[in-house]
Amino acid sequence: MKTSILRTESITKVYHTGAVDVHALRGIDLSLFEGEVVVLLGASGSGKSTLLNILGGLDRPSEGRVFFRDEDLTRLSDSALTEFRRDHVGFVFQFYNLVPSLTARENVALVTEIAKIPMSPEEALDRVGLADRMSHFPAELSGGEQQRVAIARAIAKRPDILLCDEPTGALDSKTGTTVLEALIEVNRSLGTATALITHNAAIRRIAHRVIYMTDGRISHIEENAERVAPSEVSW
Ligand SMILES: Nc1ncnc2c1ncn2[C@@H]1O[C@H](COP(=O)(O)OP(=O)(O)OP(=O)(O)O)[C@@H](O)[C@H]1O
Repeated sequence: MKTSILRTESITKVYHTGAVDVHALRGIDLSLFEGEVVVLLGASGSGKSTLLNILGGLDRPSEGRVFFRDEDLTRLSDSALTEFRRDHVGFVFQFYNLVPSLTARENVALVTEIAKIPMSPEEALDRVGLADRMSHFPAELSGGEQQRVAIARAIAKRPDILLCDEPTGALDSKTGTTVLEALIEVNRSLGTATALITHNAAIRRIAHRVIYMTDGRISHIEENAERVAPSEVSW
């Protein structure tokens, strides 16, 4: 029996901006299971980022509940939600958000200094294949390498959950593959449950499950009987 690490119950999200309300999520029931990789696919505006942000405690639903194991995140104070995020969630975004004046090692150390049970920056960078780039500044790294530094930073605190919003969105296919390989290797070796948003349908084949979103709802969920390695995916 699979164990949920995150679970949503009937969550909705309405943004009140200007004259119209935007119904970004219209009732989402979803589990993310321990150790799995899910890919979220859907048209622009279907609610993928909104869902990911709520799962990671960056935002709150308008209605419904979100559970991390048995803990109801929607009942937490803002500071407790921040603590949840800090202790349990790693984020990777399309743009790497590295500090340009710090080396790869120092960018990762920013996180390891405040984490409870971090791995060393060296170990985190080694896990994403950057053992020989630790002293490089972001400007001295390729896009794919910079994204892998961002992944090292996200995993260095040993999060239970890794949430990735279009991590390969700014990268060509070959470079994107190295980033996906790093994510899959982290999932395999550390068991980090991973959710990944992409616009590239081909990437869905690396996942255990694929969540299809349409207009704020999950339209269907697919299980991959056979997963493929990132090197077999191109776009
Ligand atoms: N902060 C916000 N304020 C108002 N509306 C928002 C906000 N964030 C998102 N929306 C709206 O909510 C809907 C869902 O947005 P969301 O970013 O979750 O979609 P998405 O599937 O991730 O899209 P994309 O693939 O383009 O990133 C969209 O209509 C969007 O315009």
